[in-house]
Amino acid sequence: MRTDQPLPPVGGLRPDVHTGKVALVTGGGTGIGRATALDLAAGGASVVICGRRPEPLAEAAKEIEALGGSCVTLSADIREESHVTTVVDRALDAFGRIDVLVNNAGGQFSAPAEEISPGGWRAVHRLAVEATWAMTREVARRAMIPRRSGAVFFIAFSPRRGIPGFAHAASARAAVENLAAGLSLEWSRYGIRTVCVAPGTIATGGLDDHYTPEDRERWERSVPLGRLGRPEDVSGLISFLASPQGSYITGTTVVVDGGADAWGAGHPVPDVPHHLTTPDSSPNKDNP
Ligand SMILES: CCCCC/C=C/C(=O)SCCNC(=O)CCNC(=O)[C@H](O)C(C)(C)COP(=O)(O)OP(=O)(O)OC[C@H]1O[C@@H](n2cnc3c(N)ncnc32)[C@H](O)[C@@H]1OP(=O)(O)O
Ligand SMILES: NC(=O)C1=CN([C@@H]2O[C@H](COP(=O)(O)OP(=O)(O)OC[C@H]3O[C@@H](n4cnc5c(N)ncnc54)[C@H](OP(=O)(O)O)[C@@H]3O)[C@@H](O)[C@H]2O)C=CC1
Repeated sequence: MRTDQPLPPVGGLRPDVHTGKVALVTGGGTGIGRATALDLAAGGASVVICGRRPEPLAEAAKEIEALGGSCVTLSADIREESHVTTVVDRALDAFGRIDVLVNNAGGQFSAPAEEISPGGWRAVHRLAVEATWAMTREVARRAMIPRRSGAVFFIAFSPRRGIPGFAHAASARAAVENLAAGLSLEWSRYGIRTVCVAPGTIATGGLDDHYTPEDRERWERSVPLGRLGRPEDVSGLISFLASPQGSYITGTTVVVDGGADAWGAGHPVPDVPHHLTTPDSSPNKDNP
C-alpha cells in the first residue's frame, strides 16, 4: 500500500450520508482539509472552505463541483476575529446553516524548544488554539446552539505525548484535545458533538513544502504500519465521525497514525511484512 494512491471520496459510506448538511472546513483548499471537504461533499454536504490563498481554494472548489457538490470559498486569515465573523456570515448567507465544523487550519515550524522565541511560540498557539477557539465559538453560538445540533472537529498530533522540535505545536494540539473533551461536557446539552482527530504524519503538500526528505524518512521509520498516512486516511475518518454512524462519539480523541502513538519510545519499530507495504501483493486488495 502506497501513500501516493488516493482513496476515492466517501469510502464505505452511503453516497447520500451527508445530504442536507453544511460543512465548514478551515484550510479546506489543501492537504487534509481539501480531502475532508471532498469527502463531505461526495457524501452530499454543501461545503464552505476558507484559507488565506484564493488559488488552492478555487482549485478545490472546482473538484467539489465536478463531483456535483456545492462549494463556497472564502479567502480569510482566521487569526483575525473579523475574518472569522465574515466566514460564518458568508456560510450562513449561502446555505442558512452549519452542521459540521472542521478546524483543520494550522501550521508550525520545527525548532529546538530552547530556540523558539516568545513570538514564534505565540504565532503557533495563536493559529492552532486561539483562532480555532474563535471559529468554534462563532459557529457554535450562531449556527449550532440555536439549532441544538452540530459536530465540531479539531486536529491534533500523534504521537500525542510530545514530538521533538515541536514543543510549541504539540502543546497547542494538546490544548485542543482537552478543548474537545471539555466542550463535550458543556455542549452535549445542545446536541453538539466535539471530537479531536489526531493524525500521525500524513503525506501532504504542506509536509513536502515545510519539512525535509530526511524528516519524512525519519517519521516514516517510526510508523509500525511502515508508511506515512494519506490525506484520505484522515478525511475518511472525519466523514465517518460526522455521519449518523458516528453519532455516539464525542469528547474523545481518535488517533489515525499507523500505530505511531502505540510505539514505545526506545524500542525499535516492529518489522512490517513486505506484503503490507507494497501495492500489488496485498493479501486482500479489496480491503487494504
Ligand atoms: C511526527 C508527526 C509530525 C507532525 C507533522 C506535522 C506536519 C504539518 O503540520 S504539515 C502542515 C505544514 N504547514 C505548516 O506548518 C505551515 C507553515 N508554517 C507557518 O506558516 C508558520 O510556521 C506559522 C504557523 C508560525 C506562521 O506564523 P506567522 O505569524 O505567519 O509567522 P511570522 O513569519 O510572522 O513569524 C512569527 C514568529 O514566528 C517565528 N518563526 C517563524 N518561522 C520560524 C522558523 N522557521 N524558525 C524559528 N522561528 C520562526 C518568527 O521569528 C516570529 O517570531 P518573532 O520574530 O520572535 O516575533
Ligand atoms: N501533514 C501532517 O503530517 C499533519 C498535519 N496536521 C495538521 O493538519 C492540518 C492540515 O495539515 P496539512 O494538510 O498537512 O497542511 P497544509 O499546509 O496543506 O494545510 C494547512 C491549511 O491551513 C490553511 N491555513 C494556514 N494558516 C491559516 C490561517 N491563518 N487562516 C486560514 N487558513 C490558514 C492553509 O491555507 P493558506 O496557507 O492558504 O492559508 C492550508 O490550506 C494542519 O493543522 C496540520 O498542522 C496534523 C498532524 C500531521
